[in-house]
Amino acid sequence: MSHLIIHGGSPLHGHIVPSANKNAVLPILCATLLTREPVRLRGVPDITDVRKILDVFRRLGSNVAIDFQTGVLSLQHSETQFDPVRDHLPESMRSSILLVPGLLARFGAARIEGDVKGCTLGAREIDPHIEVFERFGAGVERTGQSVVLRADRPLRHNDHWTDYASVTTTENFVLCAALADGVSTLTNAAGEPHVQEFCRFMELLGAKIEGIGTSRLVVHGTDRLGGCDFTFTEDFHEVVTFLALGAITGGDVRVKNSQPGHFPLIDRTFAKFGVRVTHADGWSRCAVEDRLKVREPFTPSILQKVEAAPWPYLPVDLLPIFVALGVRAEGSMMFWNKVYDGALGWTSELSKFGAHAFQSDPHRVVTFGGKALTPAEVESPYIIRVAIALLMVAASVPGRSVIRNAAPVRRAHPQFAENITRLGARVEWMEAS
Ligand SMILES: CC(=O)N[C@H]1[C@@H](OP(=O)(O)OP(=O)(O)OC[C@H]2O[C@@H](n3ccc(=O)[nH]c3=O)[C@H](O)[C@@H]2O)O[C@H](CO)[C@@H](O)[C@@H]1O
Ligand SMILES: C=C(OP(=O)(O)O)C(=O)O
Repeated sequence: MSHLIIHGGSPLHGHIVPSANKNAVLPILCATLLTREPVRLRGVPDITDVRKILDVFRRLGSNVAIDFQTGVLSLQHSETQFDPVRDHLPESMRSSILLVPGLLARFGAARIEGDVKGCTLGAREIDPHIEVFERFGAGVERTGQSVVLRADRPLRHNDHWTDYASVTTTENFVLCAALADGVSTLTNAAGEPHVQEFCRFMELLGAKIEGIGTSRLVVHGTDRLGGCDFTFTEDFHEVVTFLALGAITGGDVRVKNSQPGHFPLIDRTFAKFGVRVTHADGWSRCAVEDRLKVREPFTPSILQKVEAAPWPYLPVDLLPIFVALGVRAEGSMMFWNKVYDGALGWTSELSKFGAHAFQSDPHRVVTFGGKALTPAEVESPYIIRVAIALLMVAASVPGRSVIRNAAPVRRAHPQFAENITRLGARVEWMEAS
């Protein structure tokens, strides 16, 4: 078990260059299986999920050369072999399911393990994925804890309208459609920044995609995809995390951000807590106006709220970061997770700091912020951004706090403790049995 120990109370100052977004890097790594040509990726983060996928590629015989110091990865899948009985895909990460289209296209078979759920956020069904694979002509068979998929001929183009805008289902649809035998359309497609980045990569490989970032994608299937050289952009989750760490500790952190066009709603969300975010010359910065304080709504007698849902709403993975601001900001704030039914149980841990958060139902929690807090030892669930949110609260409280089971941070944020140490935090990892 890995715990984070933090001596809070120091304002964080300085500037920082975020890493790439895990949720863009992983689908892109999985997409490389679709081509036999060399691919070079730049800005690849040293995170555990990336290492797990690269280990699978090595086991399958792919050519993998990674230098995590420079972030340059050279990959080639020309000698790759896959056996659905022998070869297992990595568990405890959602992105495993994105290896299926490449395996189907290259080897006519794929296999999904029982646990492709990733963070414990509530129900994370695979039904929409299975439906996509079947619509492209794959046969699906459940065997014990695994699902084996087979496709004896090239995938069949189709038009599909999903129940809801799912990130990885959209990516799986594009992966299947790229090598299918005609034009495929997806309605109710997801358009998160990482989905857009993934689609741009697919275009570089030679896929033809219309409607990137919108709710309707049209993909023109092609016979073969080529190689490319691709550089990742900054992770908006990290941009928000570092800005929020600056704000909650009363410091001043500047974060490189070349995509401020994705931020208007994020900026307005910060403003609800009295935090002003500005963007200039490729950098973002936040300043607390007077003090952290919930902005009262114009309409009398209603709660101020933060709603998270599929893009272009505020992304659900950012909600815990704002909950942390909520317990520090004077006033009451309602947080509404419209996606997951099990993502808010952790908020009861906040009471260990002396904070007051009330979960009114599986999707909503209200913070009554601005109370005097004390350091605490808290337990993180297996949810990356919750470990970070607990750390944020701890960073704002003078004294020694412990975030137990913080290892999920390593799934998405390389060098996290080192990065915030450079900003002035006193933080370290502690390994325990
Ligand atoms: C590897 C990766 O990219 N993971 C991200 C991806 O997971 P993932 O692609 O698994 O998330 P989905 O978009 O499929 O949504 C997850 C679950 O939420 C529920 N649901 C979702 C949307 C909706 O309108 N209605 C609904 O009920 C479903 O139970 C679904 O299974 O997107 C999630 C939602 O942004 C993020 O939390 C994850 O970090
Ligand atoms: C929930 C997340 O990841 P995963 O879908 O891989 O669990 C996340 O990145 O916050």
